[in-house]
Amino acid sequence: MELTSQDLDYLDRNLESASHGSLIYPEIVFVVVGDLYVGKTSLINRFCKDNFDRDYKATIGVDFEIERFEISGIPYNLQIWDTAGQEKFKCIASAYYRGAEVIITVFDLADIQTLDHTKQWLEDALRENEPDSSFIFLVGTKKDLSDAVCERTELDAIRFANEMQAEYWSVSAKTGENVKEFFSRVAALAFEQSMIKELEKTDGHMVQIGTGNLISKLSFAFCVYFPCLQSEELEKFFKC
Ligand SMILES: Nc1nc2c(ncn2[C@@H]2O[C@H](COP(=O)(O)OP(=O)(O)OP(=O)(O)O)[C@@H](O)[C@H]2O)c(=O)[nH]1
Repeated sequence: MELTSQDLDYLDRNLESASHGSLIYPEIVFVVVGDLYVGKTSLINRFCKDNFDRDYKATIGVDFEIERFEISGIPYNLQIWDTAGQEKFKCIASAYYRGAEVIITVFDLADIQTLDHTKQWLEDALRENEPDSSFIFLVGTKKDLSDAVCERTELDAIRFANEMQAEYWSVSAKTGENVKEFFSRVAALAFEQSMIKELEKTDGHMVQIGTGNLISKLSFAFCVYFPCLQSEELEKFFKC
């Protein structure tokens, strides 16, 4: 397959902006929803700042964090929207649900009522997005408080996650247990998805770009980080 002039333009533009350090990083948008006090802000703070605050400060409306990550030299931004759980902020927060590639629905393992409310939170977030356009996660927080009640709640949570077609995780922002692992999993899935979308947009031409360095790095990243990627998708990369 020959390089088209469009491919070359695309490459020139990217390389030029990269060499000037002005590359606009692709972004993956996460939205975190759930009742007040379940630990949404604490979860994000543990991941982004590696800290934990015992004192509760309610989120006012929405907050956001940008976390940059790189896979084999390809920079990405995770844009994490932390929404308020308080009812009075719901209409402000819901304005930020649109375009979420990842919806993280959070509940407190020590408070079963917060699990009951997750379906409503998810429904509200999904209403603002195209069907099947977002990855859904159900996250039980405060795992460090684990006792018999939490364990029963967890069994219900696994059932809920199946019904919601969500992936279930339990974490502790206090101890950090599972927090990095959780966000790495979310980022990997979302990154993989965005790469597939890019490929569809460029009709696979990206694989032909330049000397092939980009794609060899990319395919390496895919193999190392995304073992869940289907072989047909990997084949698209190697077709040339
Ligand atoms: N023991 C324990 N406490 C936690 C954990 N995560 C959060 N908390 C505490 O739970 C309280 C509420 O946490 P936040 O992160 O502010 O809750 P939120 O869901 O962001 O609340 P809103 O902003 O009102 O929606 C705080 O006092 C935290 O210290 C955890 O993993 N373990």
